[in-house]
Amino acid sequence: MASRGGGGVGGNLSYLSQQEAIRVDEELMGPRLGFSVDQLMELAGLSCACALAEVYDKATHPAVLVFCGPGNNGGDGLVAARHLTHFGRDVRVCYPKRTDRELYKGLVKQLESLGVPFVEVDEAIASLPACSVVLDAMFGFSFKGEPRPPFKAVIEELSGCGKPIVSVDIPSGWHVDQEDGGAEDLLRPEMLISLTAPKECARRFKGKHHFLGGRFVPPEIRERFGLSLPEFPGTSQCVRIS
Ligand SMILES: NC(=O)C1=CN([C@@H]2O[C@H](COP(=O)(O)OP(=O)(O)OC[C@H]3O[C@@H](n4cnc5c(N)ncnc54)[C@H](O)[C@@H]3O)[C@@H](O)[C@H]2O)[C@H](O)CC1
Ligand SMILES: [K+]
Repeated sequence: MASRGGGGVGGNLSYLSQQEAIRVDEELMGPRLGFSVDQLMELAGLSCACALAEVYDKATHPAVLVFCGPGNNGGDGLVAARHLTHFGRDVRVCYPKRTDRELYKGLVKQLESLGVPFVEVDEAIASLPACSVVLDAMFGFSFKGEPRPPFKAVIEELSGCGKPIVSVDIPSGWHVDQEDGGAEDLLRPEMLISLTAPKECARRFKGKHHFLGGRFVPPEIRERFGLSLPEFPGTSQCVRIS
């Protein structure tokens, strides 16, 4: 059962531990509910693109630099990069540890066909002054330990870059379950988009904008995990938590 307290929704917001987040994922893609990872990733990435676009408008924030990690958090970033391109943003992607799976190869191909540049880490870091907002899709709820290269250097560079950072699901490098952060909280995103439900570490998020995305959770999952979450308005893919 997810823990509650603090945050929005009358102070009764639910937070998932790392193990609970993994179980929710398994249930969604299990035989009872029948989702595929492609479907969930598409909706998760779309919700991130929508949330970013809602907070950072095109006129003031035209250029988006997306950092993608090796797992599904990185996949969400690739999907978000595609939707942001369709929303008219000037997108660049840094994806240094590519996943050798058809789903990911397809997502890369889709971006290449739209003319989205893929850049190496050094080039991405050098281009930070010219970008308006950074999308952090390096690590999500499966992150453990300390960030390994090349992501360690990326997180260090981003922590002092002065650009608004939008984190997908978890601020990369933060430990998912720790309520009280330590020295590992290098990244200080201005915006966090929690997917499905916030994770425990989101309790210590102090940025300006906390959104919920991933509008695919059926009532069965909400009930089983005791999730108290804000309702998505109308047809929106995201909702502000705080
Ligand atoms: N149900 C949902 O809400 C959905 C969320 N999605 C997104 O998926 C991620 C979780 O994805 P997963 O592949 O399980 O894990 P990560 O992306 O967090 O990364 C795993 C990846 O990273 C490597 N790794 C782990 N620790 C380290 C480290 N210290 N240094 C370097 N590399 C590390 C590990 O080896 C793996 O390769 C969730 O947060 C959402 O963003 C789905 O898209 C849809 C369903
Ligand atoms: K992230």
